[in-house]
Order: sequence, then structure tokens, then C-alpha cells
Amino acid sequence: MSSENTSPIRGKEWHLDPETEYRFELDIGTSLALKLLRGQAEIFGAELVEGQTYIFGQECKAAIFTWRGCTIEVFGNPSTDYISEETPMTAYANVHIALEQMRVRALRIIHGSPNNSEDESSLPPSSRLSEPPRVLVLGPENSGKTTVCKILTNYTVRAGQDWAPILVNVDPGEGAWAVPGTISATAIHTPLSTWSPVNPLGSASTSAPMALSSNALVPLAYWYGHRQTKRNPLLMDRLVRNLGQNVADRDGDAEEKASGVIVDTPSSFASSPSSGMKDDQRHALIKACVDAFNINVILVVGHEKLTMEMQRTYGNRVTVLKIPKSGGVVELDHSYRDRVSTYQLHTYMYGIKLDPPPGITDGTLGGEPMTDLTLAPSSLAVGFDDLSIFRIGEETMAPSSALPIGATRTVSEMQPAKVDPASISSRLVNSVLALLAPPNPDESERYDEEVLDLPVVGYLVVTAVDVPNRRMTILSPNPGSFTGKTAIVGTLEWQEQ
Ligand SMILES: Nc1ncnc2c1ncn2[C@@H]1O[C@H](COP(=O)(O)OP(=O)(O)OP(=O)(O)O)[C@@H](O)[C@H]1O
Repeated sequence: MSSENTSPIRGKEWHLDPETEYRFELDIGTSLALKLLRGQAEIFGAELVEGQTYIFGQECKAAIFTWRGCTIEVFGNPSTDYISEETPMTAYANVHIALEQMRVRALRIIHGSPNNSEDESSLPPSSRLSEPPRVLVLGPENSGKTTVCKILTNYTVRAGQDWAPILVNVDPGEGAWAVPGTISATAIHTPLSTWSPVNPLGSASTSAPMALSSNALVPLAYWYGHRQTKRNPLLMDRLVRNLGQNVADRDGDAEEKASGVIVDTPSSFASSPSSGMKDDQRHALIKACVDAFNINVILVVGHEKLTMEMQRTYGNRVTVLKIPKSGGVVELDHSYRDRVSTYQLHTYMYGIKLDPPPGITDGTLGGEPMTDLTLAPSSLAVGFDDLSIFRIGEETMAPSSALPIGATRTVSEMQPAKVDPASISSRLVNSVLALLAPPNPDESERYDEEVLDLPVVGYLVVTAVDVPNRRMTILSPNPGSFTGKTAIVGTLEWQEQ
């Protein structure tokens, strides 16, 4: 009888000295598994559990950092991997400590205890040190803004103080907890995982976060509809303010209130030439964030000129700090970003399916078991009149030539225009639509632009339009009827591969 070889497969061991990090990048279609054998290690601020196997995929690029040294075992073939001894983690940890002190002071004040540990009159007036930290993270493309937000958030929830900072994403290119085109916010109670660029800010409650509730994140989201900020900066401004209002109105216990807010921004806020935005537009959007979230700390990742600009504009009321960029941040090109956007929409519809490296049979994806993360979306036929679809701020149906002589078309950037699916210019096939929360039931409270201010409850994709029968086919992971609902279409498209 032949005996089967049951000896466990061995990976490659890496020994990391204190304050170094193991960096890796994955190619298309490859995955990597990693295990902490000894010591302490963290991935963007989230601690690894010794002996647990972590799986990474979908072109993930990340780093395992250690403060005290560790040994890790790596399975699979990353396209690049190396150990770096130069990291900005000490600077990031110092920022965290300063923010933590603000939280502790803010909590004391919320509880009504006198703040006698320091004489505030000796502190710089700009620092508003007894308020919860409300941090805006700015920086150019590929500077590591999202990673900094993640590290600061993870250190906060790891502090063991019951903090629950609100993490806000106003980068519509990122996808954050759902799909690109969205800006969103959610309170974070447990460390954010890293396993794929599909969930850059941790996993929401399955990939249909707004519709399903579980113990994971349930973000509040507004639909901007485009990946680039320059498409409609005025709309962006309004949505940022809506999000800020919701965050400000949120109830919470003392710890939650003292935890503060961390806002991740798009690179278009930092530099105009590459983003296609004018300087005054990006300044207006930074101001929208500063006002909406009542920002008291601005962190600028590795950009001298922007730091000076922020210092000049906000230095009298906000603490402006430049923090170093990590040498590990990967330059992500447009085709990579397009692929991640496609992965995000696919994951939203179908959930997660990732093949681990050969020989690995168990493991977790960002802390969740690999099984049961798939979804089965339904394809439904919906009548043209069942679902009201709007497009924001774009000319719709009638061509300019159809207007009376001398009349010019003035469609404001904020104007919701009803889309007629039967029209040749509706451009609905393969479009991603955001399904909105119901409008105000009180008719007297309704207003023309109300659809701009309604949060998202889910997303769907129009896969076919049948004009003769006045029906369209819709793919959505959320079962249920669309009758009487309202949706907005933008410029985001997705097609089954
Ligand atoms: N120390 C590191 N080692 C390896 N990869 C890293 C490191 N820090 C960041 N990355 C990776 O680099 C990529 C870019 O980082 P990140 O998304 O934080 O930058 P960003 O400035 O927010 O990007 P954007 O240009 O989209 O605004 C991500 O894939 C991230 O996981």
C-alpha cells in the first residue's frame, strides 16, 4: 500500500529585524499566503495572529511591518518581494500618539472632568487640542494617503479604549467599501484588513454593504457616479457636505464622539495638472472637506508645496503637518486602476472567489474564512416605468438643434435630468446605477434636487434594454423589486468578462 506524503508544504522563511518591513507585489491571477511564525507583525497597522494563514490576491501590494522583529513564512510567487529597513512608521506612530492625546482630552471634557493635566494657554492656538481629532489626509498620486488613513485608524482601534473613529472616503476613484463613483463614511470598531485592492479600507458587510447587515462595516454612501473628481466638482462639493452633515449628526457614546474622523482624499485635491482640475476647484473641494468635517488636523503626505499652501490657508485654525511618504508605496498606473475597478464591481455582484497558492487549503481573507464569500446576483426584467432613472447635470434627450432659434441649453451641473431608457442617447446598457433611499414621504418637503441628497442603498447594472417591449434587464445582488424606486446613472460601466 502506498503511503501518501502528508508532510506540510513549506514556504520561504523571512526573518525581519525590528522596525523593518517585508514588501510584496502580486501579478494578475496570482495569490500569496503568509504566516507569522514567531514574534510580532502587522499589516498596515492591523496585527497578525501567530500561526494563522493570510491569503492575498487580485494584484495586492502590501507590507508586513514589525516593531520588535519576527519570522514569517511566505507561500506563492510574488512578482516582487524584499525587506526594507527604511520605513516612515515611527513618524506615523508619533502622529498617532498626538491624535490619541487629543482623544483622551476630548473624552475628559465630554465626561465633564477638568482638563488639568496641561496648561492649554501654553499650547499653540491652532491645535484645538481638546477636540476629537478630525484629520484630513492630502497628498499627490501614489503617495500612500489611503495607507496612512488605514494605519492611523488601525492604531486607534487597537488602543483598547473602545474608540470607533469614523473613516471617510471622498476619493470616488477608490471604491472604498463598495464600488467606485461613491463617497462614503463608516465607524470603525475593529482593525481594517488588507488582502486585496478591492477592499482598500477593509471589508464591508459582504459585497452588498448597503443592503445586507452583518457584523462588518455598513457605510453611509453617496453616489457621485464618476471616478474622476474633475467630472463634476460642484456635485462633489455638495455630496462632501452631505456626508459631513451626516457624520456630524451621528449619535454615539462618549468614546465614539472622542474618537474623531479620518478623511481620505483623492490625489486631484493635491495637484491640478494631472487631475485636470483648476486650482480654485481643488481648493474649493479641500475647503468643502475642512468645513464639512470641521477639520482640525491636516496631514500632507510628502508634498512640501501643498503643506505650505495648507499652512497659509488654514494654519490659523488647523494644525498642518507634513508626513513622509513611504518608499514602499507602489506607482499604480491607469490600467491597474481600471482592473481594480472591474474587480470591485465583479466582487460587488458575485462576492469573492480566490484560489490560494498551491498546497494551501485553509486560510483567511482579511480575517474571514475563505468559504462562503460568494454571492449569486439575480438578473431581473424591469419595466421602463418601474424604475425612475436620473442623470445629474448632463444634457439628455433633445439635441441642441431642436431648441428654438436663439435659445441655448443651460443644464446646471446639479440638475437631475430624467433618463428615458427608450431614447438612443440614454446610454444605459452596461451602466452602473446607484439605487437610492426613498425620498421624503411628506410631499410638502420634497424639492427638485432631492435625488442628489439621498444616500445609496445598493447598486445595479443594466445588462440589456428591450425598447419594443419597454423592459430592461438588471443585474443586482440584492433580491427584491425595483418598482417605484429611484436610481442615478453616472459614467461608470461594467460588463461581464
Ligand atoms: N509600505 C508599503 N509597501 C508595499 N506596498 C505599499 C506600501 N504602502 C502602500 N503600498 C501600496 O501602494 C499602493 C498605493 O498606496 P495608497 O493607495 O495608499 O496610495 P494613495 O496615495 O492613496 O493612492 P491614490 O493615488 O489612489 O490616491 C497600494 O496598493 C498600497 O497597498
